Amino acid sequence: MAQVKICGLTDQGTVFAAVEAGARFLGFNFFPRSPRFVKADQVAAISRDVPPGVARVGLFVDPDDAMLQTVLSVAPLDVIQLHGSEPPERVVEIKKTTGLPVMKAVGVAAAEDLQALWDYGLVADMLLIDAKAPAGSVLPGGNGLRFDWRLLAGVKPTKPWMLAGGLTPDSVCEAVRLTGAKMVDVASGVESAPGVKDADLIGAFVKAANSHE
Ligand SMILES: O=C(O)c1ccccc1NCC(=O)[C@H](O)[C@H](O)COP(=O)(O)O
Repeated sequence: MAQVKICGLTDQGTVFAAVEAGARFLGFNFFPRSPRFVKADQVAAISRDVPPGVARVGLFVDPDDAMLQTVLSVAPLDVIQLHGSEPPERVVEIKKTTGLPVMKAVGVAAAEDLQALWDYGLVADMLLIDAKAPAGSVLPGGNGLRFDWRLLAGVKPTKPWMLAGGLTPDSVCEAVRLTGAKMVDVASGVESAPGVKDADLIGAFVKAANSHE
């Protein structure tokens, strides 16, 4: 059984669908070039009735302090997800200035990318192990690409971690089995079109993630 984060929610209906299905993390994307971008005031409106125990995660790509303050003054967030090229020192700064736990995304394509898990494990509260975006991609995440899960064999990050990258209702059970992930994250795998979440796919994803012992 793995806890689920549904990333890139933009409307009340799919926020409810995710909560109803049993998702434990709701991701709101503040990267303006994403098809999943959502404004802070919209997040405030759609996440108002989120029950206790469900964490609201704000996704940022190399945010400056002004952007973080602007969003946080409007949207109630519980966790900051950093999905850019923020170095460890910036992770420390953002934890301090926001007072919120930080989840740092680490892109993996090859074994050498795993070193970053130890570097960020020293400073971040959580890690998101995602497929590395191909060079030149507009989006550093949310591309529906998976990496070779066998790279994680025997790897035990020092902080709680989520698996992400190309997960779908059909593949998540196998991903959990192979990697031992206790948490999983999905964006495009529960969409009917880029940026358009599908309540049935969300339900199927959470059910599949929970079906592994
Ligand atoms: O989803 C986006 O549009 C996005 C844009 C910029 C940075 C990160 C982004 N997504 C990050 C996530 O947390 C995704 O859930 C993760 O990369 C997995 O995405 P997918 O392969 O589509 O499930």
